[in-house]
Amino acid sequence: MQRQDRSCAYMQYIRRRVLAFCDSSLNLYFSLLSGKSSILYKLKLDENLMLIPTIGFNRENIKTENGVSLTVWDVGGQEEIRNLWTHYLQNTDGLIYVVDSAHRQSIHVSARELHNICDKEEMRGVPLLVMANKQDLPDQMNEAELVSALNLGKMNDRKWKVQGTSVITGDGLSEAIEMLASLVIEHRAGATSNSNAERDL
Ligand SMILES: Nc1nc2c(ncn2[C@@H]2O[C@H](COP(=O)(O)OP(=O)(O)OP(=O)(O)O)[C@@H](O)[C@H]2O)c(=O)[nH]1
Ligand SMILES: [Mg+2]
Repeated sequence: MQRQDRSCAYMQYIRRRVLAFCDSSLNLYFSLLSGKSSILYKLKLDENLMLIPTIGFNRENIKTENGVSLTVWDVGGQEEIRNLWTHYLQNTDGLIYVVDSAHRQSIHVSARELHNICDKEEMRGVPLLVMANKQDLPDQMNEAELVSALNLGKMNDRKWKVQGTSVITGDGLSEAIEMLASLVIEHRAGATSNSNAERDL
């Protein structure tokens, strides 16, 4: 297959699969709402919506500027429903993990939840994009600080990237989603060439 045909095939493949959108909000009382749904609807509608905390999930199709269609699952982050996250992980092609970069006191919880998700068998090797959201707020953690705080250096079984974002200014959002789409395409390409190599042996 020609390179371009192969890339189109991967895009179609992504269309059929899902991306999970998770975060690590501690719980409602502390208002540790990282902005998952706000990001999803900013990307989908280019609007800053006033949203209530998500009970259950939102599912939307979005198209990147480079024409890749993605189905995004945005799963509520409240503590009581966080154990339902595992039900959304099957068939995930990419994980977007949204953190509230201005909430330093909860970052250790974010790190623990992120590693819990990534340690699941069905998430093995799945590319990860961390959105360091709320970059517009004062005293926010930058990308380098988050790499360290989330212990990403230890995550050597997958490709990952961190991108600063803000729903208020719109900064970083389309870059982040393009980045993830590329990671997913690369991951699928690697998986296919590995299985071809195994077949050749
Ligand atoms: N300053 C600032 N506020 C944001 C940003 N993104 C989201 N918010 C606000 O953060 C709050 C929570 O946003 P949501 O999108 O509902 O958060 P969520 O992660 O979906 O929350 P759950 O559904 O409860 O898990 C809202 O008041 C948003 O307006 C951002 O980039 N900057
Ligand atoms: Mg939500």
